[in-house]
Amino acid sequence: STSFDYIIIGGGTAGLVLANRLSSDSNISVAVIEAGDSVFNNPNVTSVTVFGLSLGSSIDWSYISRPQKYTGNRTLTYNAGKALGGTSTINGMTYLRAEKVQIDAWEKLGNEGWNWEGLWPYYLKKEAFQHPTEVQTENGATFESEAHGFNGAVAVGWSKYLMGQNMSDILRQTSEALGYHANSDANDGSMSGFTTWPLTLNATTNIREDAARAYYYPISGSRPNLCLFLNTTATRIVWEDSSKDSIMHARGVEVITPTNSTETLYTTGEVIISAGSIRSPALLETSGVGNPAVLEKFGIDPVIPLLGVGANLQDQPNIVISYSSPVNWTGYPSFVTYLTAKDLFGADFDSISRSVHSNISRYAATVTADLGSANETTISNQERLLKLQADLIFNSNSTVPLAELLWAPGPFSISSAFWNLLPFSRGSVHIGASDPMVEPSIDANFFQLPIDEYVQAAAAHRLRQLFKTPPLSTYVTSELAPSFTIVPEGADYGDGSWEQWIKAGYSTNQHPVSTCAMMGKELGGVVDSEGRVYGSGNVRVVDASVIPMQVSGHLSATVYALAEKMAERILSDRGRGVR
Ligand SMILES: Cc1cc2nc3c(=O)[nH]c(=O)nc-3n(C[C@H](O)[C@H](O)[C@H](O)COP(=O)(O)OP(=O)(O)OC[C@H]3O[C@@H](n4cnc5c(N)ncnc54)[C@H](O)[C@@H]3O)c2cc1C
Repeated sequence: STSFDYIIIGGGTAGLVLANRLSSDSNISVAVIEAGDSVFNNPNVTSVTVFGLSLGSSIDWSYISRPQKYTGNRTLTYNAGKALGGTSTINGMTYLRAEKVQIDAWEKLGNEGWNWEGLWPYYLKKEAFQHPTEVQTENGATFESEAHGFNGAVAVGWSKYLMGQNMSDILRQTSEALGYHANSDANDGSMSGFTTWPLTLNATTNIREDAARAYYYPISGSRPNLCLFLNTTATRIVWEDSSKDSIMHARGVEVITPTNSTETLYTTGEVIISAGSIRSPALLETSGVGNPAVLEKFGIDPVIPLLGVGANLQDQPNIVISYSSPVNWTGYPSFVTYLTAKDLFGADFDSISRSVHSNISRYAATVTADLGSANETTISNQERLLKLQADLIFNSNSTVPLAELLWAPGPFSISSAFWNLLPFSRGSVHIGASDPMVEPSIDANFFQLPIDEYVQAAAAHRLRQLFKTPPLSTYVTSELAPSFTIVPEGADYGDGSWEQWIKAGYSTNQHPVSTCAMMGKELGGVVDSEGRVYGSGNVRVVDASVIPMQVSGHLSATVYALAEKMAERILSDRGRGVR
């Protein structure tokens, strides 16, 4: 059959959750369209020894961004999984959710029921937590049972190779010496401090847990109502000819098959786009949903004018500080120190906070101007969004982590990758051509606003303090990057040499969100709180692109939970006959 109740575009992290849950009812037919192949036996995917084996390979879309105008027109590589399982097949497996108030903020953007309490059952539902072994506990693995689910689909645990050599104690004691407390479980909605995080892996088989292993392979072959189209690329939604009530309905999805022919899969129910933060907005645009100013540039007739499509991109800049060490550190490090704005700015917190709040209108004006097309957003909408973010981070009781220091000891060196978790800069993802096979144009506008530089520099400054503090200081010899020649010893966050070094060397942290934001349409939202595209009757988006504001965790845990919650919603709509 080429007609289905649900067509899911993208068999990735979110898409496979939906595929599994929707097809659990044998009366519901589900098609999954995935551009990539199965990678069940790909050793670069299954291996849990080191991060990054698949990056740049054939299962990575490896997009190149637009030149970043605030950082010398550098272009950046955006990795994204092109495989059954999507980006969960290539990611770093870090399993860290979000700070409670960040999810609560989603509700303030017009999403009833989207708060920490509402998402919590789904964080637990999807998880199959595995207790650490004695050795892993000795090496620093800690957790709180109440924060975990034990019967879900996604295996979560610690690596068999979790770094020992007392590294967890060294980093914990050093963090504590500077006032950053030990956090026994950062997955309970309270993330700040030092912790040893678990990974999405099967600790028994020692294999990466990706979305396909968790949600697809266990049911493949046993559900004739679930049809998977691999190596098949969706190019556009096919719409019903006319609409009585100005609400557009999808009739199907046009695809390019593995033999390069163009065909259409039809639906009697819904189309769900789960193509990720970079491809989902592009798919809407090639289907005529988006800002008319963008669509018309490429000769696409607007079917649903929707100004927010692709317009609210938020991502994080990542760079590494490195020290030489006399020790050959071995194993998989999974240690992190999360710092709040107060941790970062110390005595300057009050003045920075005042400055951010008094500059919100200026930030909004810059963001709006950079988004280019006058109609894409309005200054007052941006002000409201940026103010909400500022209130979360820069209030004197805030526990929201603003910077992540991810420790990476290795052979004769100790490094830390670090990033501003919540930049105020905003960018976009739009189509770069009318041809859906041409890669989208990604522009995160990194360091659009000076506050983002200060946060990144303050994290660097705090890291240097940590490297100077015992016991960590006794295990390092000299600074390799950036080095005191490039950034003088003692330079504080306002020192221009930090800015120069950071802007010349940062990369994306690969956490793009919000390009099809779930929020009020008047704020620039693309989908409502049920994932439905505004102006459409039967098209939803469910993936990282709907996350309306960046979170301090890594994304996959939240994407899985979000997809679980949406799946339940979709099934309940079906039960009530809602189309
Ligand atoms: C290098 C890297 C490291 C990361 N590390 C971590 C980490 O350690 N921990 C963590 O929690 N998160 C991490 N993340 C982020 C996290 O993995 C992603 O945010 C999350 O997996 C995204 O899920 P998604 O469902 O939105 O998209 P995806 O999982 O990317 O799924 C989208 C799917 O759609 C398919 N697709 C796209 N376009 C089409 C089309 N037109 N037709 C058909 N199919 C299409 C893609 O091939 C893909 O399979 C990392 C991300 C990257 C890139």
